[in-house]
Amino acid sequence: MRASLLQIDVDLKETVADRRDRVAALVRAQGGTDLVVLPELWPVGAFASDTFAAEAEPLDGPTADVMSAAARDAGVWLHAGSIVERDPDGPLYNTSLVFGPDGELRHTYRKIHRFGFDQGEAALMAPGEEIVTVELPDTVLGLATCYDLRFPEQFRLLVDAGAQMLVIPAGWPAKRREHWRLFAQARAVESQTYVLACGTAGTHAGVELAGHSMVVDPWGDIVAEAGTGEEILTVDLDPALVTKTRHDFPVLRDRRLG
Ligand SMILES: NC(=O)CCC(=O)C(=O)O
Repeated sequence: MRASLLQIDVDLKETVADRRDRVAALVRAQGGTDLVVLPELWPVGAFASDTFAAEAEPLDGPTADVMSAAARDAGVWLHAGSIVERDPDGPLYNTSLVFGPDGELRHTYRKIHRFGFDQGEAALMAPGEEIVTVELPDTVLGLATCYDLRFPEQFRLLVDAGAQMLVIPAGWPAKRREHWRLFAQARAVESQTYVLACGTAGTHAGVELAGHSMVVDPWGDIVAEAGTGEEILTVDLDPALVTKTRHDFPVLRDRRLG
C-alpha cells in the first residue's frame, strides 16, 4: 500500500482559492498512490483564527467540492486534512474530510481536543464527540488531529475500534517540534500501528510551523520524515506488519485497566 503525505506551505499571501487549486493539482499528481493525506486547516492556516468565521464552510462547500474532484481524478483515497466547518446549526468545528477514489465524501471527523487554552480554536470552535475509523480495502484508518496527539486515551479508543493506521493531520508549531516527533513515535509504539502524521510548512499568523511530517511503523521506527519546507513524502506500507507486530510482541493483550 502506497501513501503520500503532502506537507503544504501555508502562506497567507496566497489566497484560499489559489491554495485550493494548487493543492488540488498536487493531489491529482498522486495517481497510482492508494492514500493521500493533507494537513490540518491548510485552506485557512491553523493559527489564522481571526479568519475562521469568515472562511468557514459547510461539508458541501468549496474545499469539499475541489477535493472530491481531485480524489476522483487521481483515483485515490484522500484524507483532505481539515476545514473550518460551519454546521447548519451554527457552531464551527475543525473537521477532517475523507473521500473515496470515486470522489464521494465517506467520513468526517470533528477534532475532539481544541488547542489554545481558551483562545483561538479553543474559543471559536466546538469540540467533536466521536471516535472515527475508516475502513480501506487493506487496513483501517483511525482519525485524530494535531493537539489530539497529546491525549493517549483517544488512541486507546481508536485501537479498540480496530484502527491499524493512525492518520493525523496537523498545524504543529516549530517551537514544539520535538514534542511532535516524540508523540508520533509514542502513539505508534503504544498502539502498534502505523502513524501517518502530516504537518504544515511555512509561517503564518506569526507562527512558524514545524514541518517534519512523519511516517512511523508499528515498531516505532521512522520510515520517512520531511524537512521544514513544502514536501511530498511517499512511502510503501505493509498493512500486515501491524498484525505481525501485535502477534510477535503482544503487549495490547496484557492491558488490565481498560
Ligand atoms: N493546531 C494544534 O492543534 C496545535 C497543537 C500544539 O501546538 C501543541 O499541542 O503543542
